[in-house]
Amino acid sequence: MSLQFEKIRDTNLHYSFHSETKAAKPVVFLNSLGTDFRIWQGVADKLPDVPKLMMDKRGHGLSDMGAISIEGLAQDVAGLMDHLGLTAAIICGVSVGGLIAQSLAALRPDLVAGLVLSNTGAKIGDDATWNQRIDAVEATGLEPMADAVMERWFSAEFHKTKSAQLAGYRNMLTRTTVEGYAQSCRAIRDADLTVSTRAIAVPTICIGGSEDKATPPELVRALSDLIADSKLEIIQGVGHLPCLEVPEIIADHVNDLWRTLNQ
Ligand SMILES: O=C(O)CC1=CCC(=O)O1
Repeated sequence: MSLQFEKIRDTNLHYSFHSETKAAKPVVFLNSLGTDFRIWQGVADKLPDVPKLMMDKRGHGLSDMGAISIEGLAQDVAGLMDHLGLTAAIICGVSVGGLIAQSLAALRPDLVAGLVLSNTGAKIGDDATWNQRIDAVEATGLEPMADAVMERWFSAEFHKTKSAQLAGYRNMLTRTTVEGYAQSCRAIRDADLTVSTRAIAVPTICIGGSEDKATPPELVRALSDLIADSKLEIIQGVGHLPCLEVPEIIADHVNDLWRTLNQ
């Protein structure tokens, strides 16, 4: 994996693009709140033939900070895809990454051939909960809330059996900057994509986790109900980040859609 950087919309973005061929449609991976694009590595490793773009959204990973809104984050994706000459991709986003994917589909339909919407909704959470989280992170940082976040991210089984991984992903969360995290929470709080998402007409799969306490299965089902002909899969025994708990299942779904759209 090579580290690549590009200034898009006045903000330096960290990304990785790898492609053996110009002929196939690429897959673009968009990460969640408090994570960077390494959360997709286990999925990407299982897709050797697929051209893959992974990127740290602004305020996360090695990307710069800058004003954050869901539409702005979608414009960043569009800017980077334009820079790389990519069109008609499969956009695979988890959680806020799924909101960005839906926003990109509305903003630049030419860039979106299909969607994998993992553990997300057309609207995530409510104002009161996000305001509480923003106040808490700005007052005392991420460390005091990290264990509660891990409860939402991972299943009971993962907590019981994967203590080293749990500690590593906890580090990923707590090393996120307070500004990047808080601004992203504001962007999620302020986004309601219900109207534009109802118009999505590309092949879409919505994926949830039976133990996801951040975007529970009912929210993912409601998202799937909004999108005509979308598929729904609720994976049993996983939490909010199936790309980390069961990367092989996510890779299979991405691969199925990729093969269908490359026929
Ligand atoms: O931290 C959480 O609650 C999980 C989450 C919500 C939106 C997102 O991207 O991650």
